[in-house]
Amino acid sequence: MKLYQTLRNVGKFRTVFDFGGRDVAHWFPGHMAKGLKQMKANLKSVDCIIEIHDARIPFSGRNPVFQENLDVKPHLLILNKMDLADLSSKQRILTTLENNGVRNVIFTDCLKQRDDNIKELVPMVVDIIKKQPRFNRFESRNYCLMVIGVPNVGKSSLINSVRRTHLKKGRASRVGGEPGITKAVLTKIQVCERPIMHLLDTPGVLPPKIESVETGMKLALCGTILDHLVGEDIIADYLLYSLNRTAKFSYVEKYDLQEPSDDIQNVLKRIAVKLGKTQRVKAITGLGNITVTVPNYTAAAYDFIRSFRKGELGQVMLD
Ligand SMILES: Nc1nc2c(ncn2[C@@H]2O[C@H](COP(=O)(O)OP(=O)(O)OP(=O)(O)O)[C@@H](O)[C@H]2O)c(=O)[nH]1
Repeated sequence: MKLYQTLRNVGKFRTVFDFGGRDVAHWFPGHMAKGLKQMKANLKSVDCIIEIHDARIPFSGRNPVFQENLDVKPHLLILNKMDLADLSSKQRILTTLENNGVRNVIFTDCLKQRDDNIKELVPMVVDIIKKQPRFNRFESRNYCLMVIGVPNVGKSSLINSVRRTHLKKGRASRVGGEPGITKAVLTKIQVCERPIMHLLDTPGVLPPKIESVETGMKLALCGTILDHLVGEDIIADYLLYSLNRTAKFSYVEKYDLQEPSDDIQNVLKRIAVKLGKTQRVKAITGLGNITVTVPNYTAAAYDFIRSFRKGELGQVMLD
C-alpha cells in the first residue's frame, strides 16, 4: 500500500472495537488446571523456567498463574514467531518487560532452519542459572528446564529447534497447528550434550481468567484458543480492525479490494468472490423459487484468519 493511500485513510477506521457484550469465560477449557498442578509438582527438579509467548502479543495473555506459581525459579522469556511480528518497537517492548521484572528475553523463529538466537539459548540459560543458587541441586551438573506457555505458541517447535541446533538431532516433540496438541504431560527430552540439558515439555496452559475480552481476542487471533469457541466471524472482524488500526493494508492487494475498508461483511464478500468461495442457494420469493449465488462468509473468514497466521498479511504488533 502506497504512503499516500495510507494517509488518505487516516481517521477513517474504528478506534475501538465493539465486543458486543461477549464473555470470555466459556472460551477456556477446564483441563488446564490439571496441567498446571503437574507442572508445580515437578518444579523441584527444575533449574530454569523457559516461558514461551507469541512475539505479536508480548504483554497480553501471558499467564499470570505462571508468575504466581512458578516465579521462584530463574526465568527466561522467549518471544517466538518473531517472523510474524512487527518488531520496529522492539526497544519499547524490552523496556516495558524489564519494568515488569522480566529481564531475560530473546526473540526466536523456530521455523527457520538456522536461527542464531536459538544458538544463544543454552549459554544464556547456563548464565541465568549460575547467577542464582541452585538450592538442593547445587551438586548436579545436569540442567533441567521447564518449557511453559499458553497453547500453540511453539513450545514443541522450540524444543525441536534447540535439539537441531545443540544436539544435531531431529524432531522429538510433536508439532501441531491447532492449540492443545501437546497432550502427554511433562515429557522429558534431552536438548544438549555439553552441558547435559533436558527440557520438560508441558501442555499449553491458558489463564483461568482472562483480564479482558480484548486480551482473549488477541489470544484467539494468534491461534491459542480453538477458533470455533470464539467464532471465526468475530475473529476475522477483530483482525480487520487490527490491520487497519496499525495501517497494515496488504490485504487490499491480496484480495483485490479497491481500497482499505473497515466493513468486515464487505471485505469477506470480496475474499469469497476472489477465492471462488460462493454457494448457490434456493430463495423463496413472491415470484416463486429462484437460485441465487451468495458468498460463503465463513470460508472467507477462515481464509482471512489463516492468511494472517501464516504471515501473508504482513508482520503485525497487536500490543
Ligand atoms: N511462523 C512461525 N510459526 C511457528 C513458529 N514456531 C512454531 N510455529 C507454528 O506454530 C504452531 C504451533 O507450534 P507447536 O510447537 O505445536 O506449539 P505448542 O506450544 O507446542 O502447542 P500446544 O501443544 O498446543 O501447546 C505450528 O503450526 C508451528 O509450525 C515460528 O517461530 N514462526
